[in-house]
Parts: sequence; structure tokens; C-alpha cells
Amino acid sequence: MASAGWSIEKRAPLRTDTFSRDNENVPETGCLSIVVLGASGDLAKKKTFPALFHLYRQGFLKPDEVHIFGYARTKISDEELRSRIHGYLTPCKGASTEHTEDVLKFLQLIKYVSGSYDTEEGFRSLDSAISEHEISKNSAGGSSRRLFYFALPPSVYPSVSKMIKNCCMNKSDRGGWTRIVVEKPFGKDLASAEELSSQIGELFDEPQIYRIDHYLGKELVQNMLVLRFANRFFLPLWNRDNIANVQIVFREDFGTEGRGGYFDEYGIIRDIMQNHLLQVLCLVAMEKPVSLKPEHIRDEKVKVLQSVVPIKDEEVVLGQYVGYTDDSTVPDNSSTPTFATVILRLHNERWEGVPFILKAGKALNSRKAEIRVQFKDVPGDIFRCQKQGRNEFVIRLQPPEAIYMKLTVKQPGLEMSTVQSELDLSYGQRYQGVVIPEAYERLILDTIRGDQQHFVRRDELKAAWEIFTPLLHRIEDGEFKLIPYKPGSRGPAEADELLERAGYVQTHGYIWIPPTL
Ligand SMILES: NC(=O)C1=CN([C@@H]2O[C@H](COP(=O)(O)OP(=O)(O)OC[C@H]3O[C@@H](n4cnc5c(N)ncnc54)[C@H](OP(=O)(O)O)[C@@H]3O)[C@@H](O)[C@H]2O)C=CC1
Ligand SMILES: O=C1O[C@H](COP(=O)(O)O)[C@@H](O)[C@H](O)[C@H]1O
Repeated sequence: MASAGWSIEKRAPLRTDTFSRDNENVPETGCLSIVVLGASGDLAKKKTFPALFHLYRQGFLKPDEVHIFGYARTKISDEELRSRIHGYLTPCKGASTEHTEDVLKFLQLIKYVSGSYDTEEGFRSLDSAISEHEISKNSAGGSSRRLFYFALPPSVYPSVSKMIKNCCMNKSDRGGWTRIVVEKPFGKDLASAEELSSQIGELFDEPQIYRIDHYLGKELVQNMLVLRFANRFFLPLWNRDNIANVQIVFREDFGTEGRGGYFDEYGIIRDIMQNHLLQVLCLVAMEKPVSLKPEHIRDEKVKVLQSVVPIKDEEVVLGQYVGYTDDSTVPDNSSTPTFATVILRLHNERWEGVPFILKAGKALNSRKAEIRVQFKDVPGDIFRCQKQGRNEFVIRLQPPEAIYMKLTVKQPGLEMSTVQSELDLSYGQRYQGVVIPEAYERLILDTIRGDQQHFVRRDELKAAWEIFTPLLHRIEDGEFKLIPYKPGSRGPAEADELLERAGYVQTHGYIWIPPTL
């Protein structure tokens, strides 16, 4: 099979060239305790525990080293937590009949501790449970590693960080580490994010803090730097001389689905744009980093964010789907956008004049996330084919993963006419049998390995909030009209009009159809 050499099981050994580690001699073996805080919640059962299971299944979490702790206020037993999680532990693709046995063995690694998020009592019990596990594994030698995953509402991050610092730090005399993984949304605007960063920053050093954005763990997002900097094709074309506009799109074909209360507090810009789409934009727009060291990459991302100019009101379209407020957890008069199109403009040598169009919406007519780079018209076109469409380079993040290039070719046949076609790298077809890891799986593994490349640095976060905070405040002050749209539609027509004004030229009559096997 062509793809036999590429799979997560055959990852290269641990890289040694990162310099963001907590200390120089960070052990990668020894007792590992993973604590999922908020273990009773939605993210924990749907994403965190399943990702840990897949890492366990693939041998990245070794039963003789690792123990997993769930922590939350809900009073449940170990068994109750295990049965809540059980149904979400689906077989890894290509898994054998040993799945059931693996699930049972994995579940036995999990222990539950109940306690509050702001008093020491619960965290002292947690520390005892971790220490007990560490003592029992001492015979295996090595140091202790403690990873705390915050699957929690951000409102409790400061108190939980303080409790960990006071009660649960690694105490091994043979080295080791304590790391925390924090979920988005990290703050609600610049001031609150900075306050949160300062509170956590007083307790933990930056190399101990992993701000997770799961889009950075997606296969095709991780492919961006390789595509851009390992291919001669793109190097001379990737600039304002050749590119007319870039779209970064997130669409979901379902609404807020039981998360209405959370969503209404944040809205689509904070939920998707300020983090996921902006991170993708950085990878599309950044300059080549000095090396692949996490700090070199993140330095370049920060420069992109700092070059974004203030967003203009006329380059924003906001919408809310009809029926959004039917959710009992959403106020009837909610003015939270569930759809947004926002144009960002970068003031730098490479991108001056190129609109970066960010689009995100819930309850639309399809589910997809993609980057669409549209090239300018061919000058002096002797085939008169502009009307058929421009060249586009599309990276479909999901689903299904694909990279394709829309281009004009001769229509096969006797006549000399042109037609739109594509060069297509559809992953399902090209990499048959290859398991593409879940984003969370990959990122949790990075946290254990101490690789911060795919995590958001504090200054990056600050620069991201600087871009959106003025707009968010204007929205909250009622300066924008929310356009209602029908669930299952493309969203407000005004968004397509904005795209057209920004110079996007749609290719009529052409649709890319993912190849089937
Ligand atoms: N769910 C998802 O798909 C995604 C979630 N996230 C982020 O992950 C984090 C966790 O999300 P999710 O699991 O959905 O959240 P939940 O609302 O399910 O909360 C997780 C747990 O936190 C505790 N909790 C809930 N509300 C409060 C509160 N007001 N004060 C103290 N504790 C509370 C509850 O545990 P108990 O009462 O037992 O202590 C709950 O089980 C959030 O930051 C979220 O934004 C990010 C991406 C996707
Ligand atoms: O962070 C979030 O992401 C999900 C979409 O993630 P995906 O990996 O399925 O694309 C989104 O549904 C949710 O609202 C948001 O909080």
C-alpha cells in the first residue's frame, strides 16, 4: 500500500529540538498522572476521555506508567464515571475484536475524585490519590509527571489553578513536571483574557501552560506549513501579486445543540473566529519561520496578528438563525450572532490589499471547514476564460480531508474550448487505510511530550483579542443589525454580497465532487 509508511503508530521518535520545555532534562518516562477536571462534563466524555483511550490503544499511554483521574463536584463513584464514558470509547479505525477488552482495561485506569473547585479539601484528596498511584509505581523508577486538563468553564480557571499550585504540584525528587491544559474560550475580550493570563501566569510559567485550540491539531491545519514551505510551486505565488483573496470558512449544519446557554454568552465570533479561524489565518499568512522550533513558529504567527488593521463596520455581516431563541437556555431577546462574515486586512508587504474573509455559521446548509485561496485573473487571457472561473487552491479541513486546485483545462474533444477542472488530493482515496488522528489525541500527546508548537502563546492570545475586542464591544453596544436567516440555508444573502464587494469571483456551474472509492 502506498501509504504504509505513514501512520501515527509509526511516528518519528520524540523530537529533541524544541526549547520550550519546562526544564532541560524533562523525563518522557516515569509515572504519568492525567487529571481531567470537569470529568462529569460534555467535553470530557465526548473528546478528552476518547482521545486518551485512543492514545492508550496505540501504546502512547502505558498501563504500567499512567493513571487517569476524573475530578468534578458531582458525587459519583469510579464505576459511574466509567459507565458515563464507556459509550464514547469507539473502536479506533482498523481496530480488532480486542476492542471490548481494551476498553475494559482502559476504564480500570480511571479513578474519580469529587470535590469543589475553590476549596483545598477536594484538591488534597486528589493529591493523595495521585501520590498513592505514584508511590505504587515507584518501582518502575523515574520521576512523576502530572498533567491537569481543564475541561471546565473558564470562570473557574483561576481558582482551580490556585488549588493545583497549592495542593497538587509534582513532588518527585527525581525531576518531572506539572503542566496544565486550558480550553477555550480564554477570556471574553482583551481585558478579561489579560486578567486571566495574569492570574494563571502568577502561578505557572509559560512552558507549563498549554492553551489548546483543537483546530491546530487537525491534520490539514498541521499540513499548512509543509504545503507552503516545502513546495516550490507556492513560494513565488503566495503573495498580493498573485492572490486576489483568501476565505477561511467554518460551517455547521446544526445549531447550538444543548450548548445554547454557553453559546449565547459567547457568540460565533468568540466561539470560532477569534480562535480557530484566526489560528488558521496565521498559518496561511505567516512568513517562513527560522526553524520548526515552537518559539520560531509562534513568533511569526504573532507578527501576522499584529499586522491586522482595525475591522471596518461595513466589512462585517452578522446573522442569527430563526429558532435560535427557542432553546430554553437562550433568552428570547438574545442578540448573539450565530453567523458572521468578517473581512480582515493585513498591513504588510506580502498581503497589503488582499482581503482575508472569515466566515463562520451554525445551522447552515452544510458542514465543512476550508481555506480557499483565490488567484487573480490571468493577464492577457487569449482563451477568454475568466468568466469560467479563477484558479483556486482549496484546503478542505473537513469533511472529508482534501486538497484540490481548481484550474482551467482544454475541454477534451475536437473543439478548442476550455473548462474548469481540478487537481485533486483527496485523503480518503490517496491514503487508504491510513488512520488520521483526532485533533485532541494529537494535542494531548504533545502536552505529554512537552511540545508547545501547536498551542497558543500568551502574546498570541493577546494579539488575537486585540483584533476582535473593539468589534465585539460595538456589537454588544447594539451597533449592528442581526440579519435573521433560515436554518439549513447559506446564511444571510448580505454575506455573499460582501464577498462580491471584496472581490471574490464565484465560479458558476462548477462544484467539486469528492471522489468516491
Ligand atoms: N463541549 C464541547 O464540545 C467543547 C467545549 N470546549 C470548552 O471546554 C470547556 C468544558 O466544556 P464542557 O464540557 O462543554 O462544559 P460543561 O458545561 O459540560 O462543564 C464541565 C463541568 O464543569 C462543571 N461546571 C459546569 N458549570 C460550572 C460552573 N458554573 N461552575 C463550576 N463548575 C461548573 C460541571 O461539573 P460538576 O458540576 O460535576 O463539577 C461540568 O460537568 C469549556 O471551557 C468549553 O468552552 C471547547 C471546545 C468544544
Ligand atoms: O470549539 C468548537 O468547535 C466545534 C467544532 O469543532 P469541529 O472540530 O467539529 O469542527 C463547535 O461545534 C463548537 O461550537 C465550538 O465550541
